[in-house]
Amino acid sequence: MEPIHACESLDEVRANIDRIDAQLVDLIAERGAYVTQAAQFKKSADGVKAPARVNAVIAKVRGLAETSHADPDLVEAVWRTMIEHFTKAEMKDFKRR
Ligand SMILES: O=C(O)C(=O)C[C@]1(C(=O)O)C=C[C@@H](O)C=C1
Repeated sequence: MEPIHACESLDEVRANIDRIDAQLVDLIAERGAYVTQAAQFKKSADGVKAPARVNAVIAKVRGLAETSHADPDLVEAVWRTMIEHFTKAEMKDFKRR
């Protein structure tokens, strides 16, 4: 994590929030592009859902959140939303094959 800069105005706070939001959106797009590739290697609907992998990812990001002093419950909720969305997209691709 970047060192947190003490801002001198609300505009400066919001400029930092906007910068971070842009990075997050970019990273979500990058993650999504790799998830799209994952679908190509899967051979069944159960493989697409990969519940053991989902549990492992959630455990991993909760641990990362604790290390970074982020709220693990918030991080888990964000990842579950993201993974649910990506799983649905993968399933659509899988069924089209
Ligand atoms: O790791 C995989 O197998 C993926 O397809 C990626 C991913 C994820 O977004 O992390 C997406 C769908 C699966 O439910 C499990 C995990």
